[in-house]
Amino acid sequence: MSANEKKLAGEAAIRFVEDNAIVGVGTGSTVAFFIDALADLKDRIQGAVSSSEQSTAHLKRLGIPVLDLNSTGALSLYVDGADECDPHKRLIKGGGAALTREKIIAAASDKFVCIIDSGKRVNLLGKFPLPIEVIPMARSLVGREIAKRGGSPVWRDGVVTDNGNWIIDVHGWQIADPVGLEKDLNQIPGIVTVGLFAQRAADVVLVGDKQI
Ligand SMILES: O=C(CO)[C@H](O)[C@H](O)COP(=O)(O)O
Repeated sequence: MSANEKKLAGEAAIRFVEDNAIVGVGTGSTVAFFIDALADLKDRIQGAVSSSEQSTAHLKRLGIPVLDLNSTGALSLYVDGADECDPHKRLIKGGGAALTREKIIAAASDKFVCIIDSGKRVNLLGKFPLPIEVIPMARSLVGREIAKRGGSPVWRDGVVTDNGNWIIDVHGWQIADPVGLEKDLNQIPGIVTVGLFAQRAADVVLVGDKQI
């Protein structure tokens, strides 16, 4: 059921792709369905900006040109999955450790279309542990700062991001004020990216093929 909804969502997002576009592409199993569907349109688009080595490999394998965000300018569309989505289209992302490049591309895009299955919908963010990308030497400092704020930090041991950094997953937060928490955590030295997409939430959410 969930895999089918992911496929439906990935394919439904194709309707937002305009001719000649450069499409921002996220990371994950739902996005993989989008990339497969995007390949059918590859002659109608200029290419994609990718949020991870994983998506880059997939895009290239299907013959979709991968472009550098520094040379494309702003993008009209970004399509990505999420780990949780609240009724205000605010998200937790980073389950696939690609949150930093995902947040950069989301910020560079006019429209963020988020593709999820129904299991990702929540009223309050935080049941899914919040991923935070950190500079390796700051892991303990960041962990202590998180503990002061009532969270339980767990190092995702063995995972190195595409940027050479580490991931801390924060358990035990019920995130009533996602914008405030995102701003607060962004002030802690050593944090590269917080997996809360609240200041820049999604514009459109597709749950399977249904837009909410
Ligand atoms: O944020 C992400 C990667 O960093 C993904 O979008 C998120 O983990 C959802 O993945 P999936 O579509 O495989 O459920």
